[in-house]
Amino acid sequence: MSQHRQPGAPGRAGAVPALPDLPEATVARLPEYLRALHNLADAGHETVSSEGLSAAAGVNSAKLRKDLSHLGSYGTRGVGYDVALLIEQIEYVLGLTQRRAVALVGVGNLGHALAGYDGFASRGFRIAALLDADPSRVGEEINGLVVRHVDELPAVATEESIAIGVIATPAAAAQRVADQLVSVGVTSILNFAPCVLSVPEGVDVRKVDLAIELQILSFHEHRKASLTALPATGGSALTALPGGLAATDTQEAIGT
Ligand SMILES: NC(=O)c1ccc[n+]([C@@H]2O[C@H](COP(=O)([O-])OP(=O)(O)OC[C@H]3O[C@@H](n4cnc5c(N)ncnc54)[C@H](O)[C@@H]3O)[C@@H](O)[C@H]2O)c1
Repeated sequence: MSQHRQPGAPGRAGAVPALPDLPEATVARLPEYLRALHNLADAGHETVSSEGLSAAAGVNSAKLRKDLSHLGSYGTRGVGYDVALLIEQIEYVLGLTQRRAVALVGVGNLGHALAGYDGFASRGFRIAALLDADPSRVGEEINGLVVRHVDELPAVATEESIAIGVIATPAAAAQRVADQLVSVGVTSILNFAPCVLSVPEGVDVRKVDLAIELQILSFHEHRKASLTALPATGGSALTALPGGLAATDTQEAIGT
């Protein structure tokens, strides 16, 4: 979830021509299409129908057609989309035609796993720096990169032209790290720490929290169980919810 986005805010001044201001949900689906398209290209497909691509990406085909129409891509009747061309268009819009340098701050359990993951390079990113505050971690080499002290961030940001900062520190340190990243000119942050960051306008923060994803799945498990437990007569059973809430049926109670 993007915590902060300034519509139309420029990134690095004057670097690219104006892009369409796409709906955030469309932007979130473009990487799914891109992954599916790369798989299709690897399997030797030169064209793909909207139905084929929607199945490969796991997205409803009407939504897919609408998303791609924002890019001016409509496919050819009876042929579908040109796979290579669509990859090019999506990569352009996502700004993946240049490999962006990423600084990872916090090289503990999670940081080690991220630093050792080879999948970023093939998706357009280069982990350019690993930083930590713990002197015992400084100097350690992971995947060919030496961990540097977080105080070296200003120098690292200049040397490596850091575009994106990834925070994998404990929550208590995350705001301070975000402030440090912002102070060296980083305007995109991926935050793994379970906390909300406060950042100035023009800085984009995205948060990854697996526990939240699990809690959402837990809700669906809970809901499925509650539906199974409904009496055979259905809908009119009073379902009591904690805190004195009640609804006339479970679907209404959970707002579906
Ligand atoms: N998003 C997710 O799904 C997910 C999953 C697992 C963990 N986490 C979160 O990721 C973070 C890291 O978890 P972990 O298990 O790797 O913790 P960890 O304690 O193993 O590693 C944290 C690292 O951050 C470093 N650090 C602390 N303060 C720092 C600072 N000011 N500047 C730079 N480095 C600093 C520590 O020295 C340590 O190396 C935690 O906030 C945790 O809750 C998120």
